[in-house]
Amino acid sequence: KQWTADDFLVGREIGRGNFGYVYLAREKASGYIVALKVMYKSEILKDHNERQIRREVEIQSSLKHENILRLYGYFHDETRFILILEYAPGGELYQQLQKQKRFMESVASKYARQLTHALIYLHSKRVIHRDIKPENLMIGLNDDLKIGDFGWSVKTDTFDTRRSTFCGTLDYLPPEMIQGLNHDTKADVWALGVLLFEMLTGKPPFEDSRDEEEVCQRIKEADIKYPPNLSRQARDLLEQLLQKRAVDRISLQEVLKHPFITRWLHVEATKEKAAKEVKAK
Ligand SMILES: O=C(Cc1cc(-c2ccc3c(-c4nc5ccccc5[nH]4)n[nH]c3c2)n[nH]1)Nc1cccc(F)c1
Repeated sequence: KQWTADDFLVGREIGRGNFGYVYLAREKASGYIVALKVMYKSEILKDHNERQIRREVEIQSSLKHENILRLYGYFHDETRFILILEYAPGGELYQQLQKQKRFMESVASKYARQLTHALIYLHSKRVIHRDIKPENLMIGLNDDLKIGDFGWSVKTDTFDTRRSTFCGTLDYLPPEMIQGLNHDTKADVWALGVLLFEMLTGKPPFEDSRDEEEVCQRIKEADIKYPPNLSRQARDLLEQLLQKRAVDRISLQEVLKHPFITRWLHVEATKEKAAKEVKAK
C-alpha cells in the first residue's frame, strides 16, 4: 500500500525524537490511532543519516512482537520522510518513573519480564539493541512495556565500527563497551540490570558519581551499591544481571525463571482473569 499524508488526520504533537517530531494521528479509512514521526529530509541528509534511518526502518519493519513498538509503514513527500508507528497510550516509561519516583517490585518485575521477552525475540532475529534505557521504552495498552527506539541497534552479522559517538548517558553501557571491547547480546542483559535497578530505586546505579571518569571506573569494576530496601529476590537478580564479565551474567531464559519474576506471575494472571470477567459481563 502506498501511504500519503492524505490518509491521515493529524493531531497534536506527542513527542520530539531525533530528526523530527511525533504527532498523534488517525488513519481515516480504519479510524486507527497511530503515531506519525515526521522527519525533514534536509535534517537527515545534512549529517548523512540516511543510511542509519534506512537500517532502522529495515530493522523495525521486520520486528513483530507485543513488547516492541510496531513500525506499520512509511512514506515521503518532497521535503519530509514520515514513519507510521504504533501509538503507545501510556507514553514514555521515563515519564512514569519520574512521576512515581520508583516502581513497586510487582510493576518493575512485570516490565522486566516483558523487556526480557522482547530481548529474547530481538536476539533470535540477531539484533542487539545496545541502547535499552527508560527514554526508549513506551507504555502501551494494558500497561505493557514496548521497546520504542532502535537508534543504536545493529544486526549482529554486520560488523559495526562505532564511528558515531554515543550521545546521552553512559549509565547503561556495560564494562566491555566502556572498554571498547567487542560486545554481544550480554550487553543488553547488563542494560536490563541497569533498568531494573533504576525502576526499583529511582536512580541509575552510578548516578551519584562525581564525574564521567568515575562513572566509567565504577562501570568497569561493576562497583554497585545496593540500597537496603530491596527484597532478597530483587537484589539477587540484579547481582546476576550486573556481573562485570559478560560470560558470568545470567541468561535471558534464566531471568524468566528467577523468583523475582515468577513470584509476581500469579498477580498478573489474576488481574488478567478479573479484567476478562469484567469485559464478559
Ligand atoms: O524513531 C523511531 C522510534 C520512535 C518512536 C517514537 C514515538 C514517540 C512517541 C510515541 C507515542 C506516544 N504516546 C504518548 C502518550 C502520551 C504522551 C506522549 C506519547 N507519545 N506513541 N508511540 C510513539 C512513538 N519516536 N521515535 N523509529 C524509527 C524507525 C525507523 C527510522 C527512524 F529514523 C526512526
